[in-house]
This record gives sequence, structure tokens and C-alpha cells, in this order.
Amino acid sequence: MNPASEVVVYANPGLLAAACAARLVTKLVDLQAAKGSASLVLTGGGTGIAILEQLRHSPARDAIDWSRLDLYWGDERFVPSDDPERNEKQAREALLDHVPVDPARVHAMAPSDGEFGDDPEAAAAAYADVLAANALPEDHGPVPTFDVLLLGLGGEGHTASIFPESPAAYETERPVVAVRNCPKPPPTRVSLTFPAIRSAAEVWLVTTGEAKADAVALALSGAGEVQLPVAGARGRRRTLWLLDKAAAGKLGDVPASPRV
Ligand SMILES: O=C1O[C@H](COP(=O)(O)O)[C@@H](O)[C@H](O)[C@H]1O
Repeated sequence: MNPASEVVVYANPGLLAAACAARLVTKLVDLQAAKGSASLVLTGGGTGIAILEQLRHSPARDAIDWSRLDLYWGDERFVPSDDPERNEKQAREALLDHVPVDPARVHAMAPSDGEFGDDPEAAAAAYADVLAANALPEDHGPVPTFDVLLLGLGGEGHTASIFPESPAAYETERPVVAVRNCPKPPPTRVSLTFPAIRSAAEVWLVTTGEAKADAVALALSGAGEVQLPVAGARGRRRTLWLLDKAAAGKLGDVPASPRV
């Protein structure tokens, strides 16, 4: 059985981003001290990128050994590599271009003008191969046990690029799928699925704003994952929700939640 979700509410989006960046530093440094390296799955979206910007400006970021960090993405907008909508491009500009990552350990999903051309199914299959190549025997499957997997969410309940009632929301086998006809632009994407997300040791769901409050409250009160995909996002050891006050606005009193 998965442990219960933990919820932490911050006073505003800036504080949430700064606190999440600080958590990441502590977590990644501890992991590297304990086992040599760490893995982190990045999310797109406003909150996810704000966290990376905070990390870039934090002096503590130098405590992370960036060369011993594997980076993956939870989803990608299937657009050309220089398209500003691309999650990888945004993450590079916010952080990755400013820290000494090992390029061989930055595992981006292919763009629509990359080696697989305009074929998101091929890009998804190739990313599944990347995951399988990085899985260890102790992972017992074709996906690495990601140490931390960051996810955002949409007001309608999507997470990564798993949209409500879409084929990706029903996927139980493949770790990565192409996603077409997304209700939120751009319409074509590549996404991890529930099996891949749930292979993470820790899933951290990060979001801000009143527009997310209904989805947050429904997810935490047991909504179905096909109708509300974010409800299906959980880690093997920990599922941590990091919210600002507005996103937590419909939760009522969350017991034992530190409020900053
Ligand atoms: O399109 C996407 O949106 C979600 C949420 O983004 P936000 O800006 O509303 O916070 C994000 O989690 C996902 O990675 C991204 O591709």
C-alpha cells in the first residue's frame, strides 16, 4: 500500500518555489552522499520552471554535484527544439544552462525536428528505450526508480501530459506514450504514463493558484485517475503535495500540514 499523501501549504507562489528549490538541494545532496548519484524528473509548467529559476539563484545549488545527477522529463510538448513552448528549452534557460550538468545524463525527450522527425510515437518509443537503458536490475522493470519526480497539474486535472479520459489515462503497460489532440496547446506531446510515474520513489506535486484548487481538492479526496489523472500520481515511498494557499483553498483544514 502506498503511504498517504503529505500536503505542505505555503503563503504564496514565490515562497513555494524557493522552499521547493531548498528541498531539492537537501534531497539531492543527501542522495548523492548516500549512494553516489541521484535522479530527478523535471516538469514543465509555470510552477515547475519557477522552482528551477529559484534553484539557479540559490547559492546552495553548488552543494549539488551536478555531474552525478540524471535528469529526465515527465512530459514534453512535441514541438521543434527551439520552440519556446518546449519544456526542455524552458528548463535549460531557467537552470540547466547555468550549472555543470553532464550532457550525457540529461535525458530529454525528442523534439519534432529531431532524429525521429514529426513522429511522436517514435519519440515516445525511443524515450522508453532510454528509460530501459538506465534501469538497474534492482529496479525490477524497464524504468529507473527515479529518486524524485516533479509534476505539475492543470485545472482540469491533467498531470504530465495525461489528460482526463484520454488514451494515456488508460495506459497500464507502456511507460511512455505519444499524446495527440490535447485540450491544452500544443496538441501533440510525449508523456510518461502512470506505470512510469509510480516507479518513482518520491512524487512531488507542485502547483499554485486558485485555478488548480478544485483539481487539488478532488485528487486528495479520492477522485478516479481516468477522470482526474493527477489523482493517480503517487510515489512508491512518498507523495508530497507542495501548494500555495490559493491552490490549497478548497482543501479545508489539512491536518498536520506545516503552513509557512
Ligand atoms: O502543459 C503542461 O502543463 C502542466 C501544468 O502547467 P502550469 O503552467 O499550469 O502549472 C505541466 O505540469 C506539464 O508538464 C506541462 O507540459
